[in-house]
Amino acid sequence: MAATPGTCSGPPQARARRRAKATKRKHGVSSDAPPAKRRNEMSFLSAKKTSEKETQRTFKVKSHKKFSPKKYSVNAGDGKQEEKPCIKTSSLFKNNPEIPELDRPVVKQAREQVFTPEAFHELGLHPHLISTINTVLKVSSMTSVQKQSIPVLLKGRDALVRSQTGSGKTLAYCIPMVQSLQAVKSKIQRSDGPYALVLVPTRELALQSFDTVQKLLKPFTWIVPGVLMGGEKRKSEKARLRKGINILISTPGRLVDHIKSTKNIHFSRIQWLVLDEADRILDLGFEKDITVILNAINTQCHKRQNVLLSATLTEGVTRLADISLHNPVSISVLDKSHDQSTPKGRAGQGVAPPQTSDRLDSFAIPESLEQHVTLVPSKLRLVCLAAFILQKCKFEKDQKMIVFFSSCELVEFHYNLFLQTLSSSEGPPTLRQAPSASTRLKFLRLHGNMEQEERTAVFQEFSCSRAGVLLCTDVAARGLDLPQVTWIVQYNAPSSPAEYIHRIGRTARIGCHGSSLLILAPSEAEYVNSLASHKINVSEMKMEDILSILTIDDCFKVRRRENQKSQAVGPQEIRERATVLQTVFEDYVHSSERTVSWAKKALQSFIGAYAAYPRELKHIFHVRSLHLGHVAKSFGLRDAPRNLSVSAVKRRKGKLKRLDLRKKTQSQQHLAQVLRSEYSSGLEAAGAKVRNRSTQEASSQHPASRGRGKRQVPPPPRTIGARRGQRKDKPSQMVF
Ligand SMILES: Nc1ncnc2c1ncn2[C@@H]1O[C@H](COP(=O)(O)OP(=O)(O)OP(=O)(O)O)[C@@H](O)[C@H]1O
Repeated sequence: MAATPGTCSGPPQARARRRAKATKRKHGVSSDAPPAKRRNEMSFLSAKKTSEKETQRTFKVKSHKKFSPKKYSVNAGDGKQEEKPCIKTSSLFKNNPEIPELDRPVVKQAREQVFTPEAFHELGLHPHLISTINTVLKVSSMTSVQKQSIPVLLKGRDALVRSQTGSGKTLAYCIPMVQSLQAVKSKIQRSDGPYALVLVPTRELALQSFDTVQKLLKPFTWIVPGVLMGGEKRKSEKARLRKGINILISTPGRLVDHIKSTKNIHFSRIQWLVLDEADRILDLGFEKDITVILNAINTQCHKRQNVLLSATLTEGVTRLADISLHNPVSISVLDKSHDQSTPKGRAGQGVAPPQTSDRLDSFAIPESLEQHVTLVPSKLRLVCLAAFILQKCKFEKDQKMIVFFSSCELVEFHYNLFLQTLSSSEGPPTLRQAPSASTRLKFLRLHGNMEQEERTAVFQEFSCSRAGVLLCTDVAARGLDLPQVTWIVQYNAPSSPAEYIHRIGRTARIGCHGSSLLILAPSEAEYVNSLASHKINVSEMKMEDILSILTIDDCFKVRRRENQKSQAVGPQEIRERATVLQTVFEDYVHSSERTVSWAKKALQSFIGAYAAYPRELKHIFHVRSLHLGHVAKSFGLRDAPRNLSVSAVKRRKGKLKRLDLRKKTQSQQHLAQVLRSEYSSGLEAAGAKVRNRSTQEASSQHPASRGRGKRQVPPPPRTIGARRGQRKDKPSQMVF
């Protein structure tokens, strides 16, 4: 057992210290020292030194008793159990970088009016279509984008449509499409094949669009909709194509696959081509697939209507518009009176944000969406996220939250961790006995390496739930209409402002209220300016306010000896309770070699994703600014993994030099390739997919070994510096 300060004296104390040191060496516990410039304590928590020591001492003793078993039983690999001494949680609140004053420029966000007073029956639609819109979809008045788009499309024009997330773009193209197809003179036959083709970037979106089309077609039973999206057996899709699909909804990859391999697919009657979430289609590197599809359609049919829709209008979208639209009408709902990029005032000091020179790059955000940002040192990220989830989804009623991560591995790791520790009936004893345990936290996860069946089930379950937390990658960022989502949390910052807009756009849809929280490290504070330059306004939420929720629930209270009174109040109490929560996470992660390995893989995936931020954001998100020891804590690891060491760097050095030469040209392609793994046609490497497992199984399998995720790249080309032997005052950082 490690020496406990204050309980030993004289030679026994020295012996205990030596033993503690030896244990530290044995388990590779390294210095917790930060870079010299980061040594300041966080200001809000700077309690008096003496009382701090006192509490740490007491806490160590008690926490050891209550939360940290003396020995862990660890699977030694050959089936035998081996007992290993526990290493206690090191201080979460020491040596953190100072949290900077957020220099937050106040910008005037672009606004759009969601609803109009106009009703659908004013459009001259088929009466059955109007009654379906009113009774089945239960909508009566048009949104702004619908009011502007439907008449244009009914006239047969091509259109480039841009309006904010959750403003009803799907109906904006589906209604005129159904209106025109039901009116086709010689009634459409199923065997005619496709009259309309709708391309969407993800499978969930394909299902969602299919659902809307299917509802609108209720009175027009002779028109058959169908969806191709991968994840299903190619054979059964071929059979459905052979029978005939008149409105075909597909992901690009899957459609290209059928164009190449299915004889029964033809486009001679195509009258509509819709590219929904066009910018995402491009981001994912589907441009080549779109070209293949356009070529296939162009050779068989010459006159058709083309529609391109997106919530964000990027250069890529206009490029795609150039190749796919013919003399289009450009529809943008942006409220002109709000479209001014001049910053009005500033909440902090500092330089003015760069002006938006390109209107393509500014985005409209729903007025009912409140955006927040919080600056959290790496060590505290995990407890901060957990505290926020508890605050919103456990202590408040009917809250539905989506948490975005940058890779599949990160989603799997956090999903399993939270399921085992925060979900009350399965959590460790400390949390299981929580007085508030009656409110059970429901966790779900969604990412591109899950089997399609499970993805669909999760999507539907979360759609129908009144409350719960969905942990996901950007596979859920675009287009998904998940009702009543109240909070969006971005645990890993998105790689572009467009991505930011789409992620937060999963809440505050169609006039509803919603909020978002972006979690940044202190070194990433400048990202707020980057958002401001795109007219995105975020207000700060203080980390201590998030952590203070832990004082509500006594399951996080430090148990003391009966004769010891609790001195902790205010910030000190928050520190203690946050440490209790961190200890719960660390205990779980260190409870077996397998869980340690999960955490390490997740950490590696995080570093890989961090290294893959685009060049224009590298000055904010650079692997060099990561303190590995601190980041490791946010994965419940008590120490930076040793296998990410100097020797590994040396081994890779030769390889790296060669890679460096090709890196520039390949990096974009590689990123697109990696991103596409989330959105693949579903035909490749089925073996790499996550099996549909029960919760119990899920927690006992390796989450990180199941393929790749968004922005997750293979072990980072640059790796981590050796921790051992480093001087205490030297930062443990990336070595290049
Ligand atoms: N006129 C309307 N009145 C009320 N609700 C509507 C109306 N039109 C659409 N909706 C609903 O609004 C929600 C959002 O619509 P939709 O998914 O089409 O938005 P979107 O603009 O495509 O969003 P994103 O850009 O995120 O894909 C859906 O649940 C839809 O049923």
